Amino acid sequence: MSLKIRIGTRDSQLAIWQATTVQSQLQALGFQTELSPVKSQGDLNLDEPLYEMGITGIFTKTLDVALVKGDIDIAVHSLKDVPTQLPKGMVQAAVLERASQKDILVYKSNFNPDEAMTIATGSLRRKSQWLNMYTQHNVVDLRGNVNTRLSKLHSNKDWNAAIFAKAGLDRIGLLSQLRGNYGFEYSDLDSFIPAPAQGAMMIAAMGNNTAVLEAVSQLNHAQTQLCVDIERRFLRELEGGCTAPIGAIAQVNNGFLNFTGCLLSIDGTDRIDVQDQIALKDVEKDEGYAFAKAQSEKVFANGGKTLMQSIKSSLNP
Ligand SMILES: NCc1[nH]cc(CCC(=O)O)c1CC(=O)O
Repeated sequence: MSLKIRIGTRDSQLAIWQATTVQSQLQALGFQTELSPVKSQGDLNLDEPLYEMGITGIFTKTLDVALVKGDIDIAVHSLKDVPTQLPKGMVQAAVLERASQKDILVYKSNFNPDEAMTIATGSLRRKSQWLNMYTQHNVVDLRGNVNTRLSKLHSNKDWNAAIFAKAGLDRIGLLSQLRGNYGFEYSDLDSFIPAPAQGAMMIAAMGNNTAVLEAVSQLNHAQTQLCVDIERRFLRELEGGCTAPIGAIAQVNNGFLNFTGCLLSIDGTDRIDVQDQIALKDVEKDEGYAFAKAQSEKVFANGGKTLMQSIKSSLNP
């Protein structure tokens, strides 16, 4: 009997693009597949409460529940949205080759960084890095899927710019339409440190589903996996389950892995940066865990312990 892999997807344009991309890659390898749209949880009827199953991610919750219940075989996620602790029994079955890891500034024609501007973003990491550079600017909250955020920026007269992941806009074909459809401009934020695993997609599956794991592992991109595992390990060591403005990027070049990480206060006034390099042959032995941990320890030693404590108490007073 041939294997048919049921791929769960949420209904945003980005989620559908990501699931369809994985579907065609699996089909190219000869596997039968089926896309299975998963709606909001509604009537769950679970034996265990969500938190006891370790299901915590806002973006990933719906698909994780479907996976645990066996309604789907795999879930495709933007890895940066996946909590560093996966739910019970679930594994990272594959990481696809990374697209751009960059953040971009999408701005209107009246944008002038030397004046008091209003920048929209829902991300603590983006807010703090922006305020660190432009102390006189005002950062306002902006949420929703990529399409929603673009149209909110378009319609809100008081907002001058917003920050997006380049990969997200590119995947759904909006990057090339920013000028034409909205009259926006954009530029790469090269000095920004991206979210851990930004630009990488991952496939989640249940650890006991061996046939599916074996099939999906063929899509794994080893070098991306090494880099994002290091970034996420750094994140996990630092945040300890709480959200904080943390950036990390690992990149391979000429036999070396270069790492940059940061932790900021929410208002952007305090900032701790770490940077390091290690030979690939030395980092691959333990999948980069010791290296990632060493980076987080440097942050802690440079004032990160105190900073994390004040971030925690300001977010949960
Ligand atoms: N949190 C939302 C989210 N999750 C993944 C992406 C885009 C793809 C990626 O960054 O991997 C985005 C949009 C954004 O941050 O602007």
